[in-house]
Amino acid sequence: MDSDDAKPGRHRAPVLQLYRELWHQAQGHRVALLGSMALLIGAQVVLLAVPYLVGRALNSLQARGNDGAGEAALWLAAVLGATLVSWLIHGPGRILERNVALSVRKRVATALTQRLLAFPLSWHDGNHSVASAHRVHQSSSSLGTFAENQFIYLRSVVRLIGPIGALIAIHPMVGATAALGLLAICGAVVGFDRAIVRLAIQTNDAERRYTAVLADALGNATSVLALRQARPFIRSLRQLVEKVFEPLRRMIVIIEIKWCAVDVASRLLSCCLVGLYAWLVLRATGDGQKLMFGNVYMVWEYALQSGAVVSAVASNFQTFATQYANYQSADVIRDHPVDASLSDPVQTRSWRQCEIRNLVFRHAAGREAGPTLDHVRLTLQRGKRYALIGGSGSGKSTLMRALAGLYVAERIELHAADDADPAAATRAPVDAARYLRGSTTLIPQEAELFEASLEHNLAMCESLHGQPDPGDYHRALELAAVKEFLPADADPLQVSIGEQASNWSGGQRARVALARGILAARGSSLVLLDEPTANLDARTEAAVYANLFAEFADACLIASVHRLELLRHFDEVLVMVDGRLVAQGSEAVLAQTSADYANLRASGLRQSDAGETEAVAEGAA
Ligand SMILES: Nc1ncnc2c1ncn2[C@@H]1O[C@H](COP(=O)(O)OP(=O)(O)OP(=O)(O)O)[C@@H](O)[C@H]1O
Repeated sequence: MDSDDAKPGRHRAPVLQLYRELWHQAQGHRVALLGSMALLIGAQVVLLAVPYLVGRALNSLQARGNDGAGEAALWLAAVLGATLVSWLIHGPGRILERNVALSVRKRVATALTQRLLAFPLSWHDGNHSVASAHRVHQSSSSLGTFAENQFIYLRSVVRLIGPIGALIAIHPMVGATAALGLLAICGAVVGFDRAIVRLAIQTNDAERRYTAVLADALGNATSVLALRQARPFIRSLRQLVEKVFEPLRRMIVIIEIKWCAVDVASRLLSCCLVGLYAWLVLRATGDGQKLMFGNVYMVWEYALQSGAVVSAVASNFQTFATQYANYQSADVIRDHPVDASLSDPVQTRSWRQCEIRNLVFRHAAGREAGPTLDHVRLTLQRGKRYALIGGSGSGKSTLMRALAGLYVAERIELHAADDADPAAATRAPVDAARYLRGSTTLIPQEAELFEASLEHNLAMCESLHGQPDPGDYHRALELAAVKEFLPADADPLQVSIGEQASNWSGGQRARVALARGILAARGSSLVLLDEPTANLDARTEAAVYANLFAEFADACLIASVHRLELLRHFDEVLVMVDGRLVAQGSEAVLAQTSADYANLRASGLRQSDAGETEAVAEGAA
């Protein structure tokens, strides 16, 4: 984790900020960065001699006529030599520069991704994933592009300073006038660019919203087509495109005005410099013969170069403006604090009994009515199986996430004793979340699979002890009843999974996700199952639970359950109503004593028909 990402002075001039970031992110490649800059500057300095060399050739011809032809030829040969030398320096400089740019881009993208994946789940709840991905891409590619375009910017700097130096050498008054003129034009450019940065930031924000909605439309193609959502989506996308165009249109006008102003001013400056030089020489000598054509050419050429530089500077500043706006787009990620203790690698914990009291959690965009988890209290024991039941929205998933340490509770008292900490201490919310992360695995409700082979999907997880052993893949597939639908005649691990596993049924997807979850849950004291079997038929669901009970016999297992017949296979039932845990006990006891349980039995749980009940009994056997 790169803690230096939180830095002061973020709102300095774009160019300074970009150089500061480049230096910061080029750590480990700074010698190469400086080396490339030195080579690129060197190449441009050599080229500065060209107008001088051509001017000397012209002066030789003017002063000595035919006799000066040999000398003039030598000066012109030097022009070719200077061009060749410049390329010999420029080439290696560019190669070095582009390699540094690649490293910078990789470093920025990696640091931002690390930060994103270290944020608690509640941050992700409030930020669209595609918008965040857009920020990472935009920020890393803008600094990468800035790094690999140094040759353009350095050329501008050399061509800005060099011609002024040359003009001062030719005539101090001409040089001073050029410097003042260029300074005034650059000042105007900076003024225009302030407005451009503001509009570029607005464009970026609007573009991100557009990309997020487009990703929603394409990522949910089934609903979009089935529910005839295409036209509403197109309507809202059109409105969002308009939001992108609004600032863009204003930016286009400002840019055109800027180019017009810069071009007219720089041409005026070039003409004035030539006129000034001629006037100064004629005034001093009063002799038209003393006005050497070569020197006039040098003034004209260096003045032209200055004019071109002003245009280049204007263009560079505009690029800096948008690059800076793009780089800044990830400030939302950089500025959000990462709780270092949460992002450190977790220390594996192994407890036998864990007691949780006064667990309070509230979603950021939470309900007005009160906390999502309201003073939850529960005692968990290794080797026991708990069924978590409750109506829709009662807080089961939220409780699971808090128990997995993915949500940091507003308040919690956690008592657990383990070998490393036998004195069962009470822990503050962040410490409790860390502790829970070190002992718990949550197998989530959504079967989030990746577009890759089955093997890749199984490998993309870690248990508390590290990467799963590929030798365990087949067993996990068997436990989750995946083997049943895999092709028997080919290597099942090489079966491909499409985007969002859309080439598989909901139940198949859930079973593959469960197999991966089994691999990740190895060695956990607490295994949380958030309805991973909801899409399975009664028989398969019961069989899968029987497998899980056997596999995690020594762990504490909590499963969110919707099928009534399954409850008797659990040691205890936890009943949630409106964010509160209102009852805990065996199914038999709760059936006698708990009105909330009776209500849920009547309305909130799935009552299987006779065939299904039989299937559950068979599956569990
Ligand atoms: N990211 C979120 N931001 C704001 N509120 C949320 C968020 N996630 C859930 N909630 C709210 O928290 C409450 C509990 O939701 P939760 O998903 O934990 O319920 P659940 O019991 O698992 O429901 P279900 O059985 O329907 O999956 C609900 O009122 C829900 O609207």
